[in-house]
Amino acid sequence: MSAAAAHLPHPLQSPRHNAALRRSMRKKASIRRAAMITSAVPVLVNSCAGKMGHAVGEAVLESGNTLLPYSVAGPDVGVDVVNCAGQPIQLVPPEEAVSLITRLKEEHPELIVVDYTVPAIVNANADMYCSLGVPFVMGTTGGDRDALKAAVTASEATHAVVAPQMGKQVVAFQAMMQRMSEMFPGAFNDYTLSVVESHQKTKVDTSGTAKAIVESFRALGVQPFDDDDIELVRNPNDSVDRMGVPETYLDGHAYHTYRLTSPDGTVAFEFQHNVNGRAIYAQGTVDAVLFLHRQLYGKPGGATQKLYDMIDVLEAGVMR
Ligand SMILES: NC(=O)C1=CN([C@@H]2O[C@H](COP(=O)(O)OP(=O)(O)OC[C@H]3O[C@@H](n4cnc5c(N)ncnc54)[C@H](O)[C@@H]3O)[C@@H](O)[C@H]2O)C=CC1
Ligand SMILES: O=C(O)C1=N[C@H](C(=O)O)C[C@H](O)C1
Repeated sequence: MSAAAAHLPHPLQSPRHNAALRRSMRKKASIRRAAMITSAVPVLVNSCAGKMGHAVGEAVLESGNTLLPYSVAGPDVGVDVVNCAGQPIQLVPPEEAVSLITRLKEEHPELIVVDYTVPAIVNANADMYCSLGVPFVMGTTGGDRDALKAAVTASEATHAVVAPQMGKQVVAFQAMMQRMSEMFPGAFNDYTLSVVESHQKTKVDTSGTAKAIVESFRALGVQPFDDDDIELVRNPNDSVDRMGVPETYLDGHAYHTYRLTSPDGTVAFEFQHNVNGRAIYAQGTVDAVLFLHRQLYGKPGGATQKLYDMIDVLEAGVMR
């Protein structure tokens, strides 16, 4: 070795080597993270006995993730087991929910719960998930939405995606109206708003999606409009004759029309989103589950927010 070479840093200590070493370590860590987040996510769906819960259970299985063979179901369900795409799901009464979730969380530390139950218990269920420290995706509508979001934000131990609408394209429309109201507040000053929504006759509450979108119209300056002003269609004949719902989708549809009219009646805008079936919500719910799992376990330091909505999921670019 020459005298000059003797003064050069050993290759293993050179700045270039150290940078390469850091790059390689980052790559390995990223591969480890990717391996972790591409492995099947364990999902408990409450309630697989219901229409949405059942559709989500099937979508979880179809996506290659793990649908746990249990589901909390209400007192209205007359059976002990339901079948989701060939997988039997044991139904558990609400009074056993805490012990079931506690056990499943011990067995599956990366457990994510999905909730599609009924508006009457949406707050109680959210409080339960928060107190058990289990991350959840809340698709159930209704209840006290401010209290629900506050519970998640204040929770020490958990994170959640909460949204009344999981369908990608409808979420994009919702985001667009929200952006429009932020960019052009008052653009529809004094316009009159009317909203009509049609759903299957078993839906007990007003569309949570319509309520969320009406918030943007209020910010755009329309004349006073309460959530109670949203017109509900639940009669199948009206759904077909007035709203144009195909008869085959009477048991599962969500048709929304928002009409804005200028004070002098010379200008009108109409927006519609009409969904048949439940596929886009079920698929969006799986996207939300994977998003939440990635926030929690796929990033160094974990999730940066307690509470997410579907616009966060859409903005992350992870909706299929
Ligand atoms: N976020 C979204 O994209 C969507 C939200 N939804 C919402 O999902 C909710 C469920 O809708 P569907 O499935 O159509 O209703 P559904 O009536 O078919 O199902 C509700 C289920 O909740 C269960 N339940 C009742 N009390 C319970 C309790 N104490 N614990 C556990 N489960 C209980 C019932 O047994 C039933 O199986 C509604 O709030 C609806 O608005 C529906 C579609 C899309
Ligand atoms: O109950 C339903 O069916 C739906 N509920 C959600 C809502 O209330 O906004 C979403 C969609 O309208 C279907």
